[in-house]
Amino acid sequence: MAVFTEVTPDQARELMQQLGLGELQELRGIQGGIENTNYFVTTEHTGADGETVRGEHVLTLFERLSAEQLPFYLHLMKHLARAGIPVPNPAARPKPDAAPGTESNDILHALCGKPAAVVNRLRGASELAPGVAHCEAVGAMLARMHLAGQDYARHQPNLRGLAWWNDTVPLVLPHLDAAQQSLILGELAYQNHVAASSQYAALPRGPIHADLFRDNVMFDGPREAPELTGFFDFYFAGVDTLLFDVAVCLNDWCIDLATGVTDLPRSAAFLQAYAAVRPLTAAERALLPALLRAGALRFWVSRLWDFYLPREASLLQPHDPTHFERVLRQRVTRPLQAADLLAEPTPTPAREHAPTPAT
Ligand SMILES: Nc1ncnc2c1ncn2[C@@H]1O[C@H](COP(=O)(O)OP(=O)(O)OP(=O)(O)O)[C@@H](O)[C@H]1O
Ligand SMILES: N[C@@H](CCO)C(=O)O
Repeated sequence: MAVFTEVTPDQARELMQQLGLGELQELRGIQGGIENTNYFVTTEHTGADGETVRGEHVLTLFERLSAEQLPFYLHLMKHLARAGIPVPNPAARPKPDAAPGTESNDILHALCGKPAAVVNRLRGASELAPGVAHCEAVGAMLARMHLAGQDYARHQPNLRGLAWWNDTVPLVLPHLDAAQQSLILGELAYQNHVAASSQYAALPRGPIHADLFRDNVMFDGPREAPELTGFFDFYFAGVDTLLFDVAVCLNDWCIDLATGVTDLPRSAAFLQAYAAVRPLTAAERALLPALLRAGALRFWVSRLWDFYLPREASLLQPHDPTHFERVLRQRVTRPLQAADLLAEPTPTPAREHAPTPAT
């Protein structure tokens, strides 16, 4: 259930009108998701030629995030949408005195005393059993998104990064058995060590999604030739290493969910498609195994935290923490190297000599 705050049709109608999105036709609570209140909203307005135009939107009321944190996420989505990346584009409140065609920056609204946003509804559905073609599409689009994010001016760190793991592991530790405690403490120490290295400092950085799981991507079209219609749920985004996003995806899209074991064809498809758009640096190739471990630790810790220390127990349906314990064990005992998935980078070619003329 993901309607924690009830919105009445009158409240939704007024907001849609204020945003210039037309007349409310339908308001329907969305059942998925565990963080925010989400509604599908249908509107109609009259187009330039007098025709009726339907609009499909998603209204989100933020239950956890504050009005201080939200501008980073919402403006990032707008920045990426403007750059042609398929992501939900937040609707802006028109300025009364603005010239036609100009858009205001006013994309964070309020409803029922909560911060709220309205975005376009993406076509299609999530693919929870992805094949090679889905992984390829996600890899290529993730790289495009990383490139498009490079000139995004706002800054907010990944709020579920190393500092948060260091703060949160001691809180969940009493709920773990001895073997789990040893794994989580050992991994935390290892990740602190990695983060202090010069190779880590050399990793390219920028805004990342940081939670791009199977349920945060939409596809349309046939399974064998899927069209990726959007990435969504940017509310864990932050500035961090681009490789962390790659690792989070490999850990979700490219493993066998029952066992946590790497699926090599899907992993190779994902990483090759990514690297074809944005080739990995030497530091990224070297640190892929470490960041795969970091990605697993991040979600093991957050799931433990949601499970044992729920903020509001009635709202949260925590995911199974042991899944990411299994993934972490896999990443530690069977490290996946970039070279397992990518061809070695082509060395700079030696200058070719002109063929010796035949005598
Ligand atoms: N822009 C969108 N277009 C189409 N569907 C969307 C869009 N945004 C959300 N949805 C639908 O709403 C559901 C819940 O959204 P979301 O995953 O963002 O939930 P949440 O509670 O905000 O976050 P979480 O995934 O962390 O629980 C999604 O699974 C998806 O079906
Ligand atoms: N993707 C997260 C949920 C919160 O976004 C998880 O699977 O633990």
